[in-house]
Amino acid sequence: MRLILDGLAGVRTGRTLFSDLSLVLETGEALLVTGPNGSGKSTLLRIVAGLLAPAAGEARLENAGPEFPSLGSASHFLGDGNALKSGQTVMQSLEFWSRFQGRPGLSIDDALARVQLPTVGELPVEALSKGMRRRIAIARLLVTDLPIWLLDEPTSGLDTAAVARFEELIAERRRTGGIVIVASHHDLRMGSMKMLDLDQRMEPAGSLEEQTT
Ligand SMILES: Nc1ncnc2c1ncn2[C@@H]1O[C@H](COP(=O)(O)OP(=O)(O)OP(=O)(O)O)[C@@H](O)[C@H]1O
Repeated sequence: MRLILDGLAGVRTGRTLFSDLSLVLETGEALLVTGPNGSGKSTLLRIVAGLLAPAAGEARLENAGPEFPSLGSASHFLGDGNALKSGQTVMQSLEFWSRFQGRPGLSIDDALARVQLPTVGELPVEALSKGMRRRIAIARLLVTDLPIWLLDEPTSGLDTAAVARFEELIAERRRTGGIVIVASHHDLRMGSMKMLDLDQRMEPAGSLEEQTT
């Protein structure tokens, strides 16, 4: 499987945030996107997820097999909201996402155990703390088996132990045939990863480098 960004440009309200962005991520690879507030990290992730149209170029998936006819069909997007509906219990919310996205992954009980919240299933989502809601959003990644994770500030609100567990989940997704793109201001230990600094993208080319943490 290969995720390709090919000459991608992102424009918001007439302002070009990045342009001529090309890179390839193979199965198992990860990309960390950095840059100051407003540099276009979320915009890039939304374009890759198919939620926003690029101003130029395209994001596409190759060699993913017939089960994933498009990049969007293979992608799980974790945005800055948690996509948890008020008035629903944690269980109802995870059941909805598991059904809606198809391709069931872990059971809800197992997913809640992986984010160390095994007993909150019957609680309404608004009864959870900010960090707990983020952990439920991470559980949402687990109840559906999609190979590409697009994560916007995924560790926002997480305590140190939860960040470490999430880093392990990312590593697992990569080991089991996934590709992960993370936009973050924070250092995440993801082992070998590609780096993209959108601040430097305002200069011509050459800002993509590889690093190991
Ligand atoms: N829904 C929107 N409509 C119009 N402009 C938007 C919208 N969302 C973001 N923008 C603009 O696009 C630019 C890039 O925003 P984006 O959210 O992609 O940046 P970011 O790098 O993710 O920022 P942050 O670090 O603050 O999350 C900003 O100038 C922002 O004002």
